[in-house]
Order: sequence, then structure tokens, then C-alpha cells
Amino acid sequence: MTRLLQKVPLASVFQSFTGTHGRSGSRVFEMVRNNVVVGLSSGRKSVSGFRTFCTGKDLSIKKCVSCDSKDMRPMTEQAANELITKVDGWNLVREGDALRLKRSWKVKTFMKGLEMFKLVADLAEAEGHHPDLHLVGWNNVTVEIWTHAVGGLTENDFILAAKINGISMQHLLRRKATN
Ligand SMILES: C[C@H](O)[C@H](O)[C@H]1CNC2=NC(N)=NC(=O)C2=N1
Repeated sequence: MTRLLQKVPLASVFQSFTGTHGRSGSRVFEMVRNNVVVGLSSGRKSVSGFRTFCTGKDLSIKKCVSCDSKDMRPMTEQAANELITKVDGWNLVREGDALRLKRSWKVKTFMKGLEMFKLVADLAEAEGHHPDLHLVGWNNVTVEIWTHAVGGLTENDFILAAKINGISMQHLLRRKATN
């Protein structure tokens, strides 16, 4: 059996190997566990030994936590490099010794840039976690996200980036030049 990377609920994977009665022969279970890498929406190793990973969708349904918790620490660069793959379009940048998330868009007009700021601002207020917003050269929007309280990146920043990716903003953006 080739190594399959599927996004299917674990139950249906077992169902397909064990039938509707849920009886799982140990041989079948071994095969499944050793050959099927199932993309489950969780970031931890499950008891069945299935390797799991979180997705951008997981991040966007999470909630930012208060940044004034005393045990909040900036994440490592390795952790940031893993999470950056879950937020399409965002880049990891280093400003001084602090890592930040950054993404840019070209908007149709200066006013549509401000409309985009408002959409992002409403989201940030709802999350209690805020980005740095830049609008330069009249139509270049850049959003930077980092956790000021710790001077680096926390999961809050990736949650906010994933939620920003979920904002419907196509109507504000300049169409990409088709070559
Ligand atoms: C208590 C509350 O979590 C803080 O005031 C928030 C507000 N928004 C924030 N946003 C960002 N990006 N970093 C912070 O440290 C931060 N702190």
C-alpha cells in the first residue's frame, strides 16, 4: 500500500478497513497505521500513532488569547518555519532580532486600501490582537503581525494571519497583470 496523504476523517479511514461494525482486526489496524498518513485537524500525535498536523483551516477557527499572560514567550524560528506553511501568502521576516509575519497586496484605489484596513481592523478588535498596517504609494498595502508583548511571534500572530486570509477582499484588489 503506497503511503497516502489524505484529508479524511479518521473514522472513515477505519470504516473503510473494518466495515460498519467497527471491528478492527489487528492486522488491518497495523496496515492502516503503518501506511496511511491521515491529515487530521490536530497538531499532536494521536494515541493511534497517526502522524497528524494542523492546517491553515485549524488556525483560522482558533481564538487569539490575551497577550498579557506572564508565561507567554516568543516561539522559536523552527516553530515559526513550520507554521508559516499554514498561512498562504505570508512571509517570515526578521526585524532586528524579532521575527514578524508580513504580507502585501496591491489595491485598486487608495480608498479601497482604507476599506481593507477597516476589514482587518474589525477582525483585530474582535480577536484582541492587532497588526501593523501600512498603505504606501497610494495602492500598496502591507500588513505586519507580531506579538508586541513578547517582542516576537506567538500562535496569536498566525491565527490572525489565517483569519485575515479568510476575509473576502477580492473586490478591493487590483487584478494581477496577466502576461
Ligand atoms: C491585553 C491584550 O492582550 C493586549 O493589550 C494586546 C492588544 N493587542 C496586541 N496585539 C499585538 N500584535 N501584540 C500584543 O502584544 C497585543 N497586546
